[in-house]
Amino acid sequence: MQRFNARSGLKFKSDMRDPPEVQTSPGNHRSSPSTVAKPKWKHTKSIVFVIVSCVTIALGLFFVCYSISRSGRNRRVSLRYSIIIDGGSSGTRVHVFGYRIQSGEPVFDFGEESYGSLKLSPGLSAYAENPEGVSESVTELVEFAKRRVPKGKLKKSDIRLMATAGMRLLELPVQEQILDVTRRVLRSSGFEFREEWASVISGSDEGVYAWVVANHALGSLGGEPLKTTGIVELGGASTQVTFVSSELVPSEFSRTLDYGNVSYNLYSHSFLDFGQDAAQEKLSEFLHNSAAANSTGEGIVPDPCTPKGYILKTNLQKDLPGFLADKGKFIATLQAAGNFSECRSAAFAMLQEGKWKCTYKHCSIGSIFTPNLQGSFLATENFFHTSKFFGLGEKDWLSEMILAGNRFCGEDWSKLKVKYPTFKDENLLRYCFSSAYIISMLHDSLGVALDDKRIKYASKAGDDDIPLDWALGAFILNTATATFDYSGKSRKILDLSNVAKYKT
Ligand SMILES: Nc1nc2c(ncn2[C@@H]2O[C@H](COP(=O)(O)OP(=O)(O)OP(=O)(O)O)[C@@H](O)[C@H]2O)c(=O)[nH]1
Ligand SMILES: [Ca+2]
Repeated sequence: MQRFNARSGLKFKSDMRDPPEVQTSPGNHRSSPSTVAKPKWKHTKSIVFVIVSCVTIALGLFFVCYSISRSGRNRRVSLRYSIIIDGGSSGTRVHVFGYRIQSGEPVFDFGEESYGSLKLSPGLSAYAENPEGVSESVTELVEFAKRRVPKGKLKKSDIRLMATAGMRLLELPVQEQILDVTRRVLRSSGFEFREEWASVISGSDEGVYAWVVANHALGSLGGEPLKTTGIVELGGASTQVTFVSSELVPSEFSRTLDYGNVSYNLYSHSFLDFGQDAAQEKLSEFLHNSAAANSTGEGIVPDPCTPKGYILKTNLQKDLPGFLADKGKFIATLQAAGNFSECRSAAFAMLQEGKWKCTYKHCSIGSIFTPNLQGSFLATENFFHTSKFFGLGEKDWLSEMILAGNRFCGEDWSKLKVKYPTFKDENLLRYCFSSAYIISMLHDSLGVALDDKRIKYASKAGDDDIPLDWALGAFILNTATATFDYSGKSRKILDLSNVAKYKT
C-alpha cells in the first residue's frame, strides 16, 4: 500500500509487516527549503548510531577472527607431533604427523592441517660412494619438518629414519656409514632422537606397516582378521606381500600383530631385489646370461622389454642408483626388440630363478614360500603408477594391462616419444617392462586370476583418501605403543621377536 505525502513528495511504502521504507517518486524533487529539513539533533543521533554500529561490527569481526585463529592455534598447541623419514631406493621422504590423545587413544587425522610430507631424490643408497653427501638432503627434510612443528614442541616430537630395500642392498659397512651421517643430522635437529631410531628396517616390517595403514584407512584394523585387506607393494628395490592367511605359515614368514583385542596372524615377506627398478636392471644381466647362445654373433642380445628403435646407452650405467651400478655393464650388449609376450616370459623366468631350492610346500617366486593369496588386496606403488599411466579401469585392470602392454611394447620408440612428448626417456622406457613384470608377478607367479575383482590398484584408501604409505602405518603403531605405554597399559602391539632374522 503506498501513501503519498503531499508536502514532502515522498511516497511512504509501508506495509504492516515491513518497516517503513522511504521512496522518492520521480519529478518530485524540490530544491526549495520547503522540503522538510531534519532537526539538527536527529543528524547527530544518526551519526552516533552509524559510528556505534561500525564499532560493534568491527569488534564482532575481530572477535570472530580471533576465535578462529585461537582455535586453530589451540588445535596446533593441543597437537602432538611425530616425524618419520622413509629412506627408499628412489627417494627419501619426510612425513610429519600431528595427532592428539583423546581418552587415552591417539586420534589420527591425515588431513592437510595435521599431515605433511616432502620427497627428495635420489635415495640414500645413491650415496654409497659418498656417504657424507647424505647430510644435505636429510638436513633439508629436517628443516621441512621444523617448519610444521611449533618451536615449543620440537623436543617432545620424536624423529625416526627408517630405510628400506635400497639400503638393504648395500654392504653393511656402507649402510652404517650412511646411517651415521643421518644420525649426526638428526641428533642436532632439536627433535627427540635416539641413535637406534635411524636404522634399516626389515622388509617384513615394511610390509606389516603398509598393511596397517591400509586397514586403518579401510576401517578394518581392529576388526575380524579374515575381513582385512592384504597388500602387494611393487616398490623400486623390493616387493612386499602381506596378508592374513588361514594357511599354516612357516615362522620365518609369520608375523603376529595384536591390535586392540584382536590378534592378526600375518604372512609378510619382502622380495628383495624384486622391486621394479631393481628387477629391470637385473633383467639386462639375465637376458645376457640366458640368451648368450642365440645372440647375434657380435654378442648383441635382443631385449624384448625395450621398444624397438631405442638405443640402449651405456651412459645409463652412470644414472643407476648406487645399489644397481654394477648391473649397467650388460646394457651395452642389448638391442631393443620390444615384444610384450617375450618380455613377460623373460620376467617370469627371472621370477622363477632358484625355484629348485624351494624347501616348502610351494614357492611362488624363486625359492620363497607364499601362501595362496586369499581375500581382498590393494596393489600399490608401481602397480598403481603403471595402471594410471595406461588409464586402466578398476574392474579388469589385469586383462587390460596385457592389451596395453602389447600395444606399448610393440610400438616404435620414435612414435612413443611423439605420443608422450612430456615424459623423460628413462621414465617412458619403464612401461613396457613394468606391464610385463606386473602380469608375470601377479598372475603367472602369484596366481591372481586376470578377472579377479578382489585385487585393486591404489595409492590411497578409505573415505579420507589416506595415502597408502608404509610410514603412516609405522607412525600408527609407534603412537599406539606410545599411547599404551603412556596410559600405563603394557600390551604387545607388534611381535617383533623374529625381526632379528631379517636384520642379518
Ligand atoms: N611411473 C611412475 N613411477 C613412479 C612415480 N613415482 C614413483 N615411481 C616409482 O615407484 C616406485 C616408488 O615406490 P617406492 O616404494 O616409493 O619405492 P622406493 O621407496 O623408492 O624403493 P624401495 O626401497 O623399494 O621401497 C619407484 O620404482 C619409483 O621409480 C610416478 O609418478 N610414476
Ligand atoms: Ca618404499
